[in-house]
Amino acid sequence: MRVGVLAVGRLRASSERSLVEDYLSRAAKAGRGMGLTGFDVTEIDDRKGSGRDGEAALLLKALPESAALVALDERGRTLDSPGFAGEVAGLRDRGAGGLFFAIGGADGHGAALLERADLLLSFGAMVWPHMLARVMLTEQIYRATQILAGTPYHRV
Ligand SMILES: C[S@@+](CC[C@H](N)C(=O)[O-])C[C@H]1O[C@@H](n2cnc3c(N)ncnc32)[C@H](O)[C@@H]1O
Repeated sequence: MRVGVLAVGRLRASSERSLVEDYLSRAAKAGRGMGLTGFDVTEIDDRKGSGRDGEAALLLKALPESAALVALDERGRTLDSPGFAGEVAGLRDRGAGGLFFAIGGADGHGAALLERADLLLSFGAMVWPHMLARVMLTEQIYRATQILAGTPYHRV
């Protein structure tokens, strides 16, 4: 099952980008043995500046039709890390056509994206900048691979 991140905005060379690349390459290595592939980021740049509805249309265009979609939104559901890993494994085991995570822009997600989403996932009630949300998400994806592999990375 392909795992991917769809994100509004470009992350220029920065410490955040290095962290995202590092977590995704470590997740890709771990994912090989457990039926998880991809671990890539597709960046969406709404050049027409049509706001969150325009961004939602571009995010949905990049989403494979049969893939499960998790939209990151502070108003969503909170999960602990083993619970998150369980969701990933459950989708893989049910043969989902991919698992994609969508990170919105400055105004959050448009209605069409929220309606298509299978899950709204929150990292707490506080709002984080999109680049930190990207770092936190990719760390949790990497952590999920470690929980599923039974390594000591996730200690609790
Ligand atoms: C700067 S935030 C935009 C917040 C926007 N005001 C809203 O109402 O959604 C950019 C993106 O980062 C992600 N994000 C920020 N804080 C988050 C949180 N606590 N939980 C989950 N995702 C978050 C979301 O995908 C959000 O669309």
